[in-house]
Amino acid sequence: MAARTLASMATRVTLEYILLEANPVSLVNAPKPSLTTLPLSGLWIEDKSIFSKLISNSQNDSCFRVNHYPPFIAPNHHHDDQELIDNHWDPVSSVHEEELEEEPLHMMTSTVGSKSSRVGFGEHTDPQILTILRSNDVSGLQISSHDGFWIPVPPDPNEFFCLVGDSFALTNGRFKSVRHRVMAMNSWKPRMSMMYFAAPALDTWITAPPQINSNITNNIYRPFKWGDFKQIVYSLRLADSRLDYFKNHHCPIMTPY
Ligand SMILES: O=C(O)CCC(=O)C(=O)O
Ligand SMILES: [Fe+2]
Repeated sequence: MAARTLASMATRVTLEYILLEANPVSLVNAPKPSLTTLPLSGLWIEDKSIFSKLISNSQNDSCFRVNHYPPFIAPNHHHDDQELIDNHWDPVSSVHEEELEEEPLHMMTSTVGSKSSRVGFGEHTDPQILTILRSNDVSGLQISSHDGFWIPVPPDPNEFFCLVGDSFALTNGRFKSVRHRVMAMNSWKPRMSMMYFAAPALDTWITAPPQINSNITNNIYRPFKWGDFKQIVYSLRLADSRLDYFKNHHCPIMTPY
């Protein structure tokens, strides 16, 4: 079984990067997501457990969610086509944003034939530090590349996907949260997904540790408390870039991993 990190450039990581410890995801017999095991070597931090400690804190604000997307059949789609879709999934094909009609974002009821029926979950970044996602074999998840393309993530019920969240900003922008969405693709089966959102305690300060950045003026973001950030997230639209509110404008943006 493998896990993938969907960072800004969809790096693939294997389970060697993920520690096997008990955690909420063990509900599905999954390994514990550990921030110590993501490719953090480039951060020049000796004690990489500083990240894991944030989410293993007993007051952590992590949560677990199950999503259900009803089956979606486009008009003019024939049953015979399904075999083609199931067996000829093209993981490298990508969709340019403009090719799809954008709709106000959020969960939408599937109404066959309407444009909005294609959006299962509107584009967004997850606000937490890290998301571990597992789905059934029904496609739909897409991640956004830097140049505005939507890259389909082939579904695989035997894999876990690790999505970098906004609060990984505590690496001073080295890990950048990934924009993603779920589109309803032709399928007679519902898509089911489950996510473990790893978040620290509400009063935890999200800021780059001195080991990453000895000079506080080089911080891309002003320090913020996770609880305050969460409130802002819920006051904005799903697709909004909340981290922009915390940017130190004088600071040059570093190249993310
Ligand atoms: O259902 C999925 O595959 C992804 C859902 C998602 O992005 C979320 O719940 O934040
Ligand atoms: Fe998400």
